[in-house]
Amino acid sequence: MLEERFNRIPLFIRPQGFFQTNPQVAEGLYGTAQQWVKDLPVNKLWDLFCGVGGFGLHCAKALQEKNPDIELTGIEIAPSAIYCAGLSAQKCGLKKVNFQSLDAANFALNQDENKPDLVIVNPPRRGIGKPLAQFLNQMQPQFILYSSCNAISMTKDLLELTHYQLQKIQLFDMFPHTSHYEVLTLLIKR
Ligand SMILES: C[S@@+](CC[C@H](N)C(=O)[O-])C[C@H]1O[C@@H](n2cnc3c(N)ncnc32)[C@H](O)[C@@H]1O
Repeated sequence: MLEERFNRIPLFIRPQGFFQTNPQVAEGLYGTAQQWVKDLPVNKLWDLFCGVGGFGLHCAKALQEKNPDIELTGIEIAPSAIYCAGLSAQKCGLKKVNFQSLDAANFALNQDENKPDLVIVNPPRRGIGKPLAQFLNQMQPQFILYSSCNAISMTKDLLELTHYQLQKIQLFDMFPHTSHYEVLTLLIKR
């Protein structure tokens, strides 16, 4: 297992776990997400498609400064990545953390209590898909942080999120010398 630090947060690489390909740009991406959410009124957050936990850990760590009881739930299909995320959470001193290896849509659609204030989604290229987008639109967390490497599937998902308005957007040149890029957006409930 390899350790790599992003903004002083240790993340772990194991076989079969997704890991951001460009550490320098990924550090900027996670750091920007952290800056965007750190002053928001958030007690509970979900990180869906969390991989080894980069987004959720960065955001929970920043929110913890104002709220020591911050609760983070991270959901990811690959058990190997979830193992790494749990290890990072321990090293970060985050206590109310629950990382689980599950299908993100199945997890979300089966929750009816404990609504989060912030939902982070960083899905594979296919996007989050209609059932999850419609569920989030109905559940209405106050904030959604959506990061994507495919602007086409992201646009389809955003069109389903009719109860949200785009507050911030930033492009990251995650895949230099290719036509691909990462986009980070912050959505706020209307
Ligand atoms: C673009 S990666 C994002 C990973 C993480 N957010 C990060 O910053 O490293 C998408 C992740 O979604 C996971 N994934 C794919 N299908 C999934 C599903 N149905 N439910 C939950 N996670 C899934 C992949 O294993 C991968 O780790």
